[in-house]
Amino acid sequence: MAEALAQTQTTKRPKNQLTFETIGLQPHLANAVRAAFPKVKFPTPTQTQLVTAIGNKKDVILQDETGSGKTFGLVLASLNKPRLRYSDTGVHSITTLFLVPHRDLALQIHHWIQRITECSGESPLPLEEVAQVLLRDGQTHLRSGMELLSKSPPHILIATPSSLLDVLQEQDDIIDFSRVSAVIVDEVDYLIETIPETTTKLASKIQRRIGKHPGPTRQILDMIYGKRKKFTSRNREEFVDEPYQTPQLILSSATIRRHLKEYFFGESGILRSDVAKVRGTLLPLHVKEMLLASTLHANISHHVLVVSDKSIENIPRAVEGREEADHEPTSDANPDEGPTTSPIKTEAELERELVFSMTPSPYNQNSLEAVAAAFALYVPSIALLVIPGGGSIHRAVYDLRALGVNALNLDMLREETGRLHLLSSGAATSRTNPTLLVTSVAAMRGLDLPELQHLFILGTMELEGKEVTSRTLDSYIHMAGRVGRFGKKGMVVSVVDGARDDLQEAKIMDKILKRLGIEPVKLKQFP
Ligand SMILES: Nc1ncnc2c1ncn2[C@@H]1O[C@H](COP(=O)(O)OP(=O)(O)OP(=O)(O)O)[C@@H](O)[C@H]1O
Repeated sequence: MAEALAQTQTTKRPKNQLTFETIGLQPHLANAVRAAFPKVKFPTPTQTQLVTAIGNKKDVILQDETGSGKTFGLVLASLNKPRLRYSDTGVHSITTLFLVPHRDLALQIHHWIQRITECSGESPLPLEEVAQVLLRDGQTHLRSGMELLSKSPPHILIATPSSLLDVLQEQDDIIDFSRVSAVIVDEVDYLIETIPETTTKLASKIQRRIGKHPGPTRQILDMIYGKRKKFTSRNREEFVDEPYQTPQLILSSATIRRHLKEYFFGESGILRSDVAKVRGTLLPLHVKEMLLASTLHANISHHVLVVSDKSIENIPRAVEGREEADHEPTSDANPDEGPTTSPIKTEAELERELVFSMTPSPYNQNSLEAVAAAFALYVPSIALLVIPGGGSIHRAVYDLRALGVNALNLDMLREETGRLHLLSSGAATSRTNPTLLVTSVAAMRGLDLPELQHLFILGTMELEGKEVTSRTLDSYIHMAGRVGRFGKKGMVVSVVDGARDDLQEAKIMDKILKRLGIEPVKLKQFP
């Protein structure tokens, strides 16, 4: 797929290469995409299949490796849909509802649409008519968000499931779902809780939890598609074939497991068997774990540092090999420079820092020191650190800055800590004072940082007890998938606590890599 992406970026049109126009994008949209994203010249094979399948109005399951252009393809296919309006009033209705797991991915998609809109001819539509974002944001989404949505329903509404649920609970008819053309659920395996293949005890515990408290995405899909399962196979055919009666459902992720498909086809009755399956060149839809490793790019090297009070060492199983990412030492780097001054701090931030200065950190300081050391040795400009679920990102940033690392909380709302790094291709990074962006497992899903080559993972992530479940494996795949995109080299360094027997982090990490068929490589700078 990396080659496929690389090929789509060459200026000359390769023989038999399809164009955005030939796969069905409206010419003005294809032109706007090329103008907004000069590197995007031709559709990838997955995007070719996807745009066609969405044009056929069938439900779609989209599965391809991380960084293969799935989300981008979904944006193009959504913009390509005819804008719907009510025939009686002439008022526009929402054409596509785009559900994503977190705020930063919603903002990234919105920004892509903004760039395409701005390049759409001489008098582009106002952005709010093309796309709006609904985020849980104090009361704002219930006031101004709802007002804008009612006044001017956008072509594409991007929302996190919980923000949409809030709004629907406030006004249940704010969106007429019988008029919506498509519902996209991006990172669907993250948004829909399912029961992983695990011990019966754990499975029934999860089953009970889901039964009692279905997550927001399940609730929304039930609201929109609940009717589908009430119909017999005969009348259901008729029902879903009525145009826009129930929206076309599009599910996307790099990792879609069997139990998720069982939920959609069996338990919920939402999907029909004639769903279009769009998949990358590499993957069959029923993947086994070892095959899942093929969703990880070959140009990524994986490393594990085991930390104790006395040492930072490579995991014993590590083999001699190549450390993949580019990390040539920077001639102008100044190791003594330390963190740059943060952007001007708000009162709340200052107060938080005061609290931190007076309270013990929940983080293992040896692990953070190991991250700081590997960061200083290997990272020329920018890296991402993922903190296990539930940990405070602010506190990790505070601790790392105290260790002299230029750490910042990844935040798409703020130019200097998110937007520039996420959306630029190198312009924002400094080689004199490298930046470590810090985020959580939940907030990194689907994010695209074009220049990122170095990823750190602190600990062993969301674990259900001490078991390595399919969810844990998928988490690792998605995290590692932030690097090695576009055929670039990538390096993933997991830092685990080797001192606490109760945690057994090194063993768990070893299990994860074994089940994914990954051989950890020694970091040469460590014993
Ligand atoms: N046809 C194309 N040609 C060149 N670059 C592309 C093309 N399509 C998408 N890209 C670029 O590829 C990058 C990854 O895209 P995107 O985030 O959509 O991938 P993804 O498959 O959704 O990844 P993930 O599984 O991690 O969410 C983006 O920076 C996007 O601009």
